[in-house]
Amino acid sequence: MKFLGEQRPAYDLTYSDVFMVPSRSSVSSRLDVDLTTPDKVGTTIPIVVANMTAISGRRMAETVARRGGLAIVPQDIPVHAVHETISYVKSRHSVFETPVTIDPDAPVSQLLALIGKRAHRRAIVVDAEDRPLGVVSEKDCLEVDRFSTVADVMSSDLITVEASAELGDTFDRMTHQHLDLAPVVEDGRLAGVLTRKGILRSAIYDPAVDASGRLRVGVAIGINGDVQAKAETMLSAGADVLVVDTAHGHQDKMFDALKLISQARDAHEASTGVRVPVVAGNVVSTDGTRELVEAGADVVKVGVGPGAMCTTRMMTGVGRPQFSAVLECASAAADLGAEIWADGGVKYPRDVALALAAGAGSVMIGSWFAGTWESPGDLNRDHDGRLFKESFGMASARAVRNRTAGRSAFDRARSALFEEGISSSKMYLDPERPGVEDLIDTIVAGVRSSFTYAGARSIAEFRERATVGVQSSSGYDEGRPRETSW
Ligand SMILES: NC(=O)C1=CN([C@@H]2O[C@H](COP(=O)(O)OP(=O)(O)OC[C@H]3O[C@@H](n4cnc5c(N)ncnc54)[C@H](OP(=O)(O)O)[C@@H]3O)[C@@H](O)[C@H]2O)C=CC1
Ligand SMILES: Nc1nc2c(ncn2[C@@H]2O[C@H](COP(=O)(O)O)[C@@H](O)[C@H]2O)c(=O)[nH]1
Ligand SMILES: [K+]
Repeated sequence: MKFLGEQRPAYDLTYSDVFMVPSRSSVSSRLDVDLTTPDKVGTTIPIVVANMTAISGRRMAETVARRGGLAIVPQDIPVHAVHETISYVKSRHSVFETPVTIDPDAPVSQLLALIGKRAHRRAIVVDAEDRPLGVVSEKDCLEVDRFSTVADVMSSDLITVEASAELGDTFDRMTHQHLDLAPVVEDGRLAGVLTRKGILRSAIYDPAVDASGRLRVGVAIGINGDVQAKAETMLSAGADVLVVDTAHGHQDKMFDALKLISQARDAHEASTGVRVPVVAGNVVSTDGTRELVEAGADVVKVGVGPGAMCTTRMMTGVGRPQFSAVLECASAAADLGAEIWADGGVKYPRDVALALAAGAGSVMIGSWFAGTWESPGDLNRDHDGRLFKESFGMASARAVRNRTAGRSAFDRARSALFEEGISSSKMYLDPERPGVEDLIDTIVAGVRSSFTYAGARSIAEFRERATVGVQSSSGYDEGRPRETSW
């Protein structure tokens, strides 16, 4: 990346402070852009879901991996639950979506509680042998009493698709029959669902899969407790990436933890032949990056204070505008043959593109994905009927209370004094893009387009070719669309 007119300012910049200038391009289509990441984590788009309890669970992990990204299971989840999450994600189909299933005798109220779990917003009614009997949507439940059974309201003239059917043919057949969704069957039993949108996405994205073709998922490990045992357990459970995550990644305790976790990674590689990348952070300096790489990190996680749930900068004055932090740390990592992830503060597709221009291998997103069907929280409605989910920071008093649940009341109260995050925020579902895949579509469309403006076909070329200028706040404002007249 170069600065326009070689003018690199003496002060630090964040994503909103900069813009990219187009350059002559030989890339004739946005579809010619390959977003496979250079960080060797096995993703085909540079998007990682942050290890936050309100955001990254098994539905999020499966959905994002199916489109080529990766979710990191938070460190606060009990080990047995992490095991279950990994097994669940690995058991999911890489093309068919997981259906919501329901018994024909179940009350409609039960269905209504389940239907928001999946973006396709339908449940498949199945018998005891998992054979589909009907499909039911929220609309079918309007104006019936909540104790009516699913069998009373379902539509039973069912059109199913064989698991072996070719996707293009299925798409045409569904279009012809005006179907948005079809249950997929194998030997008569439900094997998943296909939607027309999902088929299109399967043509555009390549799932992030391991050597056995199963969807990938990462796991976060803190720096406290028996980190070696935790790393070994997660590796044998099938974690594809280990994230060693703490607020201040440039501290002795991190180096002690990283040493043990890197040893566990190396032993796993020696016995299985598979290197599970270790990601460590967070830092925002050249020294922090270099020392983490030298201590064994394959990828360094960069960002202190840009997160939407984060109060660190206001509490402590510590942090660094994220664009400059990414630029400097990426260059330090590259000198040692390593990669970085840009973590936090991403609100628009442009921010993802700018992080990649500055040298990030992938971009970690938390809060933007909190307001989606796939985040783990319950769906709520505000006074105006708008749907939202509740989110909170991992260093908030709420998260600290959860994380320290096993300790004495005094210890817990003392730890909670050091909160550096918001305990409750409302993250609204965008009515135009309520699912995480809708947001991924938007991000990937924006980023592919950025690449063609720079004349780049890959992340490596984009890093090389991007030209970045510094703008005033009115420069930024000029770029915003106007939804009303002025
Ligand atoms: N990217 C960011 O800007 C930030 C991210 N977070 C996220 O919050 C989550 C929880 O992280 P964390 O608070 O590190 O909790 P952890 O449970 O990982 O504990 C951090 C450990 O480091 C010690 N420590 C020393 N200095 C600090 C410091 N300045 N801030 C925090 N801990 C320190 C703590 O001891 P003691 O408690 O005794 O001081 C504790 O033992 C992580 O997911 C992290 O990514 C949190 C803050 C900033
Ligand atoms: N200082 C804090 N940082 C936090 C907290 N919870 C999460 N985080 C960081 O934010 C990113 C995600 O950023 P977002 O803008 O996409 O939401 C996450 O990966 C952490 O590094 C917190 O409580 N305090
Ligand atoms: K912030």
